[in-house]
Amino acid sequence: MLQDVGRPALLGPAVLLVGYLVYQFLYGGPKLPKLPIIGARKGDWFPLIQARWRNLMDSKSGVIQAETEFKDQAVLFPVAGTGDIVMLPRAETQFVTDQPETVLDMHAAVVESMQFMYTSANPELISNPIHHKLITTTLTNQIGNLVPEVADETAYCLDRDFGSPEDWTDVCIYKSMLLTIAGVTNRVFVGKPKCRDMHMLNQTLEYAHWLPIIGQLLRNTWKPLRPVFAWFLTIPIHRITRAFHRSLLPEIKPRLVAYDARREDPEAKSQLGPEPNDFLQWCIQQAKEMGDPYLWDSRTLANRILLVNFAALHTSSMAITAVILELMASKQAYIDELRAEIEGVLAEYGGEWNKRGLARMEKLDSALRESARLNSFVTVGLTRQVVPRDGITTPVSNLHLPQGATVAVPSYTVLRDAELYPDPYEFKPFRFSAQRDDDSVDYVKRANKAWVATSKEYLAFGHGRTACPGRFFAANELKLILAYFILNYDIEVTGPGSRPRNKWYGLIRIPPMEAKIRIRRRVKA
Ligand code: HEM
Repeated sequence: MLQDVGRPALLGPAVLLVGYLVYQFLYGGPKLPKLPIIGARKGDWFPLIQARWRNLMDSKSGVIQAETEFKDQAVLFPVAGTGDIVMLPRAETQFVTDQPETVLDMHAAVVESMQFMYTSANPELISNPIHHKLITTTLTNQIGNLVPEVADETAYCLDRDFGSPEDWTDVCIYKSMLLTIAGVTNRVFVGKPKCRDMHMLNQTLEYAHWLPIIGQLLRNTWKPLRPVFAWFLTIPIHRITRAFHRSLLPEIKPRLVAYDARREDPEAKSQLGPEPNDFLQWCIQQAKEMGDPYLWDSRTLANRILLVNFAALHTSSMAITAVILELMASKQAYIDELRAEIEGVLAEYGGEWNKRGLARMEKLDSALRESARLNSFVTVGLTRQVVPRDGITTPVSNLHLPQGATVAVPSYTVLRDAELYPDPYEFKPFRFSAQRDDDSVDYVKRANKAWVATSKEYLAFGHGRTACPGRFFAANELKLILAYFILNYDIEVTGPGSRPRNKWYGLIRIPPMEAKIRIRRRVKA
């Protein structure tokens, strides 16, 4: 018997098990306080491990249980592949929002969730995401100037994908919207004609598809083994990153030459014409102004464009798909009312799309906000990592959380709270525009009903200083796309109850990607 212990078949697993136990004891993540475990059942052996898998398979029940059984209490919400999240009660949402990044760090939680330390070809861009600054400043400031180009690309993409079917035709709405969003967004990111290079657009979509999957696989891998597994798991990501660089290089190279020529020789300015006004050009300018050659290396520039695409594509495609599915399953009268608003405002501006006109389309804005209320991918919000060495103590539940712990707050259940949103399960597209029209209410309160306005009761874009920096751009872009779609196409309305259900993947909720709707080209009077 004893001599058997030395046999490699037994010794190997035994060494691994001891190694695992020692590692878990020494570095096995932050020691979390004792809290009710969502997904655990009475009498469970290893309740945490069982709860992790139960919650992965059915996180919707967990999200609801956390707020029904344990209302106003902090709970532990373990999900395999996502981690053991301390879900704070609603009463602490404002506390989480108010903490600076040096106390509760959102970016660190995103890096951990996507395993960017392995999945990104340029980890420097992840630790110092200077492109975020360009989103909050230049992109947001340029929204008005970019409207004509976004409108032009919207018409191009939708007409290309849907054509002019005279009879009712089935379309897979998510697939079509992904391509449209990729095209329109890249008109702003890399300009024309590159934004019409389908090969390049598919690379951005592939990247956005694989990154979360590989991040999830790595998170499910035992930490000490991750560098080894990452080596082959990230092969598809690195392949796409290299291919994307090759696609964009013919655009980047001449821009770099022209940029220097313009600065070195004022004469060249008039010969070269105006500089492009897009994200790639802003990245080049920012890199040159910072004087760091690494930042204007073509690989770095291409990777920055890939990273903003990752942030923009799926989020926006899911939002536009969701609202179209909601309209399909509602009433024709809603679509007619939206059409009347769009046509009325457009007529006032001589048929020209512009930022002021879009801002006046409050019913359109309201429909998008209402759809995001019902369909947001954010089911638990404000996910952040505790930064201080000594941890933090929360003000209401008086909980001490160690460094490295992940916290979040409820969102799915808040967005369905009847006290905040009467008839919470009903899609009422004009819920928010009606509130904005109410003159008896203070102006600021009314403005807070615009889609981009975040609050502790509306976390679809996050909230506070780290709320989604791309939301102003996204809202304008999606309003334009939805307006063009409603003006030019009829949707076959199938009525309440006919909307195909969203799906949960862990804590992320997404619209049914295979859902089809029936459309036809509208015959205008
Ligand atoms: C409807 C579309 C979109 C939705 C629903 C959305 C939602 C979100 C949410 C919920 C967050 C996390 C905020 C928090 O926890 O406080 C976020 C972060 C972010 N979003 Fe968006 N977003 C959208 C579009 C965009 C677009 C178009 C861009 C880029 C142009 C963008 C760029 C970002 C960036 C850079 C972050 C921060 C990520 C980090 O720090 O690592 N988003 N977004």
